[in-house]
Amino acid sequence: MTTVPNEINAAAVKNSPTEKVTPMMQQYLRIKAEHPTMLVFYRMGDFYELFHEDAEKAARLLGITLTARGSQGGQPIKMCGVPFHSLEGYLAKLVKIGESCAICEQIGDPATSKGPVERKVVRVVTPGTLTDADLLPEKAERPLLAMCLISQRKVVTAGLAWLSLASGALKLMEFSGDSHTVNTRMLQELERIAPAEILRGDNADLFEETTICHVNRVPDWHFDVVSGHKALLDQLGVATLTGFGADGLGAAFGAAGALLRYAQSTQGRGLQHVRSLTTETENEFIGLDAATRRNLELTETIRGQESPTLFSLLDHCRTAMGSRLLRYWLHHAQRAQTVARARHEAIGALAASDVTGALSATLAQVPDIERITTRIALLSARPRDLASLRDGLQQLPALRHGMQRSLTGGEDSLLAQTCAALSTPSECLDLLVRAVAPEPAAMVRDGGVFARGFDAELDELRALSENAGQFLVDLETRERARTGIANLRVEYNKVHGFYIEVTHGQTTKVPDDYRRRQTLKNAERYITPELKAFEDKALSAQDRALAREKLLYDQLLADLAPHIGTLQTISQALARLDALTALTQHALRHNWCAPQLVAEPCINIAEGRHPVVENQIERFIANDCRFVNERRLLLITGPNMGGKSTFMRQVALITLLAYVGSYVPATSAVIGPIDRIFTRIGATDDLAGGRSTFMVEMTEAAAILNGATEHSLVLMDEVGRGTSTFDGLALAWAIARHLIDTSRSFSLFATHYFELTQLPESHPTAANVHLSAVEHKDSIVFLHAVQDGPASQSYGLQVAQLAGVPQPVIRAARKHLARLEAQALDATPQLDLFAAPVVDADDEVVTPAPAAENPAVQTLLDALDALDPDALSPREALERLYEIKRLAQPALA
Ligand SMILES: Nc1ncnc2c1ncn2[C@@H]1O[C@H](COP(=O)(O)OP(=O)(O)OP(=O)(O)O)[C@@H](O)[C@H]1O
Repeated sequence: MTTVPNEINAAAVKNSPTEKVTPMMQQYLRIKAEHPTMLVFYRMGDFYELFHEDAEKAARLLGITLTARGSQGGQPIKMCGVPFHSLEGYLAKLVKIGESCAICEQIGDPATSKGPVERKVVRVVTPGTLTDADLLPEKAERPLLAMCLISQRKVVTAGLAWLSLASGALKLMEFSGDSHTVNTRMLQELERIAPAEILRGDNADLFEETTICHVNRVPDWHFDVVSGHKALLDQLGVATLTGFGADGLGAAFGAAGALLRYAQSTQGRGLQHVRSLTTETENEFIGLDAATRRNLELTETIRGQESPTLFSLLDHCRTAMGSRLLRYWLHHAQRAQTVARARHEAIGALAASDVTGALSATLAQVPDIERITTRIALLSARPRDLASLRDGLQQLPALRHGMQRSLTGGEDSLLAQTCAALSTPSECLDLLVRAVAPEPAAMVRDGGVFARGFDAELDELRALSENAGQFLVDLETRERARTGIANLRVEYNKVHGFYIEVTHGQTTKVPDDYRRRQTLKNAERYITPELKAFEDKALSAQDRALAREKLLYDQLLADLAPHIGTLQTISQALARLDALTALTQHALRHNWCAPQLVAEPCINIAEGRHPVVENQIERFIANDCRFVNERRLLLITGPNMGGKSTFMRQVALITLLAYVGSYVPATSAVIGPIDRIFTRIGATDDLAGGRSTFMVEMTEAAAILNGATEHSLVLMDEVGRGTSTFDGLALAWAIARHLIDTSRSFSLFATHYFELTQLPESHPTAANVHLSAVEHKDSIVFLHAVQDGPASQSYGLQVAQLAGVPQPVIRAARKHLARLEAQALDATPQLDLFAAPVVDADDEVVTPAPAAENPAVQTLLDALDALDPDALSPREALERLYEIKRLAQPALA
């Protein structure tokens, strides 16, 4: 429902093509022209209205009614609106789907305005520049990213700059190569950084559009490298960027320039909380490509849900800051072992001192200091932000005290550094305690934000409005005593204000300083200088108190500004402590162990478990995994549902967790240097991207073969199954060989092509392992245990039966399988890889004669063909087995 604002009605002049655009519409169109790509919310009375195409779009996206009022150029003006008090909800919805909005307020006074009230865009809300608590996800960052591509003689340099406005963290990175390499890398980085909004120049051809998020085009000149460098120096208030490791960058400065310009323009002010810069280098983190992040379900399941994932499992954090840091750690495992080792030590110390319960109870009292600090810097902090900041800072001594017992690792330990950073900022806290009321109002405009005793003038103004009654009673008593008029009264009315009323009979006693105000039939009314002064104060006291609070609030935010740096340090330390406490609690609860990171190449996991699956099922079977220099590829065979994927993923997750700095689900884990983790797991179509299942599979395989090194961990699940058997087998074989001979990566290679299990014979760094299963009655029991050697059967039909494939289909499949196997035996007897090769005394493989030439084999086959296993009782089956064995004797002889 929308009201019809009068101004719009005025706009609805005549419906002719010659009509004039009303002044109000002119104002609207001018503002809209300044924000062409945004939905302009135009304030009219109690509503925000949208017009023309904005109205159509908003009505569609928000499901609100589209109306039309008046006309312009002969066309009705389309319009829709939302009530002012529900704006935030609508904004949240729009920003979530990637829309940007400009909020245009009335800033002039309607009473004194000639023509339309003056209006101005006071706030711009875009997906990547959110700082409002209502619009931001609590546990994730929503960064804004700018990309700048510079091409020189076929070499493309990509510069990225990204900023989480809500935390103030600004980062740069740069990489170059041919356009294909840069494109691939760019997608990888975007997947890691997960921006909410991307800024890019007009020169679009160099980079394929991404569907990851909303992309904004800004003019190319915003990306000027020299101005970008200068913008960074100005923003950080430094003369050189050397201290930030940003020397020698180019394109990244261009990106930073565009980024800062855009971010500032959305806030309408400088970004005083952006004070530091991190330059990320190419090889800083363990490389995880987009497919791997998805496959390992770090923070999102393959189906795009939030749980169960590694993050949802480990996130026992009590503050949103801790949760965000933990999420960041999972996506940014550092290659440097020292970083992870320091976290392992911290977890060890926290676990040993049994302090996590107390720490997490205290952390639960701490608000999102990081985001509150940002809002202080952007002058958008609300009174309750400051009250909770005050209460949160008061928890710091308890946290430091709680950590004392775990500070056993010397002054340089991570915990000691964290503890030091949690020192109470006394000046800042003192200001907050003195200034902010214990439970302030939600908005400054409501008053009641400041504590008593903070400002004498405010206290007096408040006292005036609150204590007016008492003052008047006191005055009346005093005046009665002074004048001796017993029935003198001090009163108030709306027309005449305050007065002293004296009946006519007593007027002779009135002192000189009484001024007559009004004469009534029975009485005179007077005013005194004292009462006049009180009246002036009291009547405006409330308004003035509110104005005073507003002024004091602005001043308070300004006085807090110098503490922004300290508050940022504190929030980082709180986040770290919270994330470490969460990891410790999980490790203790689930019996995880401290991994050992070593310099020699190896992955040696004893009794490893899958961190998420172990939590979901009753009895998880732990498995070992051993990679050393001489054992680099494990061929994994076994039935479907046997646990191959689970095993492979658990090895990757344990490795990653170790480098994240967490304990791991195993009894011991020794892990050498790792540069990247690759996965090629599962087959998914990318129909939207125009790629078939097989194409996706091969693209991922290509990325692995091109990128994997001897320090990489590679997971390959059933590669080649997306095409014909022989093509698939040939590809799988060649890929495995490449991994063994060329990449020399630590590889887990699960396959249903049993032909591959011969690879270890010719390639000693490969080994066979299998997941075992046993048949029990008509069914199959998975043991989920990884054992040496290849699997002996694939159990495909049994699994199909378990899955509920109808019996007739299973029977038909069984018969067909028998025929296929017989044919294979006829053509190339060696192809039956389940049949162990017949070995003679000299260890030479002897090929049995083809069935057609061997009547004994033929008899055996006929007997097998006549069998219908489903029709047999267990006893009959056993008898037939003996018979078959007897029939086989001549063939084997
Ligand atoms: N070590 C284990 N202990 C207990 N249960 C397990 C174990 N590993 C796997 N499982 C169970 O078996 C199920 C199937 O495992 P998984 O998907 O890894 O099999 P798979 O061999 O990869 O099958 P497919 O070849 O069909 O992809 C899992 O969902 C899990 O419940």
